[in-house]
Amino acid sequence: MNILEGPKTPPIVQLIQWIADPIGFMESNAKLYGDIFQTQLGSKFSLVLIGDPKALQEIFRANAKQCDADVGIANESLPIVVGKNSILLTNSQRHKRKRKLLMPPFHGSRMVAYGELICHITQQIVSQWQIGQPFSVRSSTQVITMRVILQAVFGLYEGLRSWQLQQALEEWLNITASPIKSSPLYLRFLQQDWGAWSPWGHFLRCRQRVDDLLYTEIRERRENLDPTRTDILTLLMSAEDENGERMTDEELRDELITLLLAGHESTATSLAWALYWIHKLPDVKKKLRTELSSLGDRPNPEAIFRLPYLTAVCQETLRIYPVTPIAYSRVPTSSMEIGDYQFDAGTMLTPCIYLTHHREDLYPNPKKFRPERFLERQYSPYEYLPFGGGNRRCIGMALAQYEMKLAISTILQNLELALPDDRPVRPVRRGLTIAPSDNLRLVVTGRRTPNKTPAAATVG
Ligand code: HEM
Repeated sequence: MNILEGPKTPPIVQLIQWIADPIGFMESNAKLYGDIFQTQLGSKFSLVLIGDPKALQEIFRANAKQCDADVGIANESLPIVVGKNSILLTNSQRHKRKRKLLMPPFHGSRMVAYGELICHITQQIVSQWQIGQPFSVRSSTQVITMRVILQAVFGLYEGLRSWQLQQALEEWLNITASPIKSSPLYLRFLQQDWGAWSPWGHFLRCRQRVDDLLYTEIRERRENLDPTRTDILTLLMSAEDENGERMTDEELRDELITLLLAGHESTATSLAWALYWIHKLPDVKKKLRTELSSLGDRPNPEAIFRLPYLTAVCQETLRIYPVTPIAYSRVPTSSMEIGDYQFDAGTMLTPCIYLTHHREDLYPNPKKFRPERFLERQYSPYEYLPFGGGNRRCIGMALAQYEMKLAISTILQNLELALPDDRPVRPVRRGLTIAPSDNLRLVVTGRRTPNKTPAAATVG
């Protein structure tokens, strides 16, 4: 058996490096210690980072009895935001029940219902971008993904409730995205409600506002349940587990917030990265345009979704900077042998998506954005895993892929965009994700024939 190695620097130094420069931390340690190594992030978190596909296969194939999941560092703050019923915080049988209830509305075959909605929302938003005025790409993609979640997931279309909820959610999410404003989430002694102006008081009032709006919506929908609606909330309201039990209002609230948090920022960030690469590399944009024009006028969302080069561009976007560099930690319940290593029960085995996606043996010249690599060969789910794997694989995968492809195609069909300058855009940490640095801007240089996207349609 091999002895597990890892950095010997003090835990606090490792934690600071992990927070300040996650990519540098992962890469420098992988160079020294290989594709499986031990880290000590502060006094509490001892993660084994794994970038070896064979080991990942064993971990993802282990069942929930052998290996349970753990959200690690986020464990302390998550329940305060998503609520104790969230799928993110459940394990074993409860987690299995949750997935059974939550998965069907996110199945790939259901995405057809949301295709035209996504194109329509994107078209509405890009029509507001002004020619000649550079705009922040990530803030703009966030507006798109927030509206998609509110409409496709919450079933809230234009109207007062939708507008109020959007405002309340944005204010609340701004707290969780800011390291200073969100400090009470991590430092318990700061959890003091000294009124609306104190950080904790502000957080609690924002949460209350979101909850009031959500519970009112859930109550009204239950009173007038409309089985013809196709939004995810309606489907979840009528879903039953194997004992014929439905979700309570509190469970529904917690899952809606979970879906919003898990789906909104991650998809916005991926879309922002994709737009960056497409406008950074003229050859990529040219190939995409040629492929899109092969579909003719008013292409159907399903046909757009199946385009091979567009698919490869999205895959390469999520390979080079996977939005979450690591998946959930998997924690063996008894000692477990993986390859040449023996791990004790309780070890936090953490799939390292970033290091796996940057293996030279799988992805030659890994720092180069080259979508063609996905057209030239197929990767196994242990070699390419932007959405994680096994029994915890991302529930929103199909929706996120659909959204990325349809938003990109709508933008390319409606606008001419360019990067306003050559300043380097760096990958930086934003909460649990790796996002493009704030200087990523685009500018509209012209409009194209606007009527080439699919006709507007509403779901519901
Ligand atoms: C490009 C966008 C996205 C990326 C890269 C992404 C990535 C991930 C990853 C890496 C995990 C952990 C999987 C594991 O540990 O094996 C995850 C879990 C999850 N994601 Fe996503 N995600 C995205 C979009 C979404 C969307 C749109 C939704 C829903 C609206 C969503 C809902 C979830 C949920 C509920 C889980 C927890 C699953 C469980 O605990 O069983 N995600 N996602």
